[in-house]
Amino acid sequence: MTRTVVRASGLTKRYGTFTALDAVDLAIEEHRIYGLLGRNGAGKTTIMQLLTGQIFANEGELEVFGRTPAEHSDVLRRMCFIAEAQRYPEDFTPAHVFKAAPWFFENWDPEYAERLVADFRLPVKRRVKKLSRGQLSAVGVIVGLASRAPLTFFDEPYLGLDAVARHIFYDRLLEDYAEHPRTVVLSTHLIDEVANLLEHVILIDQGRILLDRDADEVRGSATTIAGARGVVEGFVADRPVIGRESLGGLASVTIDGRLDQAERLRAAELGLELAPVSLQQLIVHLTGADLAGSTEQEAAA
Ligand SMILES: Nc1ncnc2c1ncn2[C@@H]1O[C@H](COP(=O)(O)OP(=O)(O)OP(=O)(O)O)[C@@H](O)[C@H]1O
Repeated sequence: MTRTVVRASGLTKRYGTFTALDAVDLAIEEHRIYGLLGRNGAGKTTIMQLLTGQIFANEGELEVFGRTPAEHSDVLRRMCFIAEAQRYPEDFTPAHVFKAAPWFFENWDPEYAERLVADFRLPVKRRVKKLSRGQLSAVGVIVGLASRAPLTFFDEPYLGLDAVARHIFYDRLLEDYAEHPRTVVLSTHLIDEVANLLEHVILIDQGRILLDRDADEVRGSATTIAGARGVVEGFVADRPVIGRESLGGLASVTIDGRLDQAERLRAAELGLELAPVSLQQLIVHLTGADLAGSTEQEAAA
């Protein structure tokens, strides 16, 4: 039976008069990899800070491993939060960080951490303040992986990591997750890169959840139909349109949902082109309504 490790209802966080998180309901199940996605300022970091007991909600209920996180140190010990710009004491070296890690994380695996150090070519004796941005991110990523915390949060952990290092991170995460199942919540803007890693997608926009769905269901859940404007518009009439772009007599319209075989055949007969929508495209469509609108206006101008 799957256990729910996080349960939130009506979770609201305000900063003065600004509502950063607006009555969010959330259930996170164990042993899955979640993508927490959304545009800048959507509220991703705020959710992670609430769940890890770093800040308090103004309203709503929150349980992590069945308890209120901030009031129970045993709950906090089962979580690892890797922030975008992780801070360490200035005269610490990565070696110091890894030596201290078992105090905070009971599942810490020092041999695994050493292997990761080699993978990321991290100079462990160099002071943290002398490390490059990517090397500093690597320290966080290594802590996040080798801590094997039952609930691990990575908040845009790739800052400064080059493409090779990011792929090492994705590979190691998948490998180690298969051997040591745990719950991972990953916030990222590099959606295409992580699309195949995610098992569940939570999309947040302006403090509200827009989408909370199994990643397999999300993948290919939208279709883009392109061709002569009038024909496309006729074909999509009465369908849920989530994005629309047009240029001269041509249009490309994205609808929520798949087409069955008969509909595909009919589209082909009409000379329309169909394309599945990637997770990244779907998210741009769902959270970038202004973007789609401006494309149309520009084209019309
Ligand atoms: N301490 C604070 N005081 C006032 N406003 C804040 C504070 N912390 C966050 N906010 C605001 O709350 C909103 C949500 O911020 P949050 O950091 O959760 O966004 P995010 O989705 O993580 O964004 P990004 O992708 O840019 O990191 C933003 O508009 C931000 O400006």
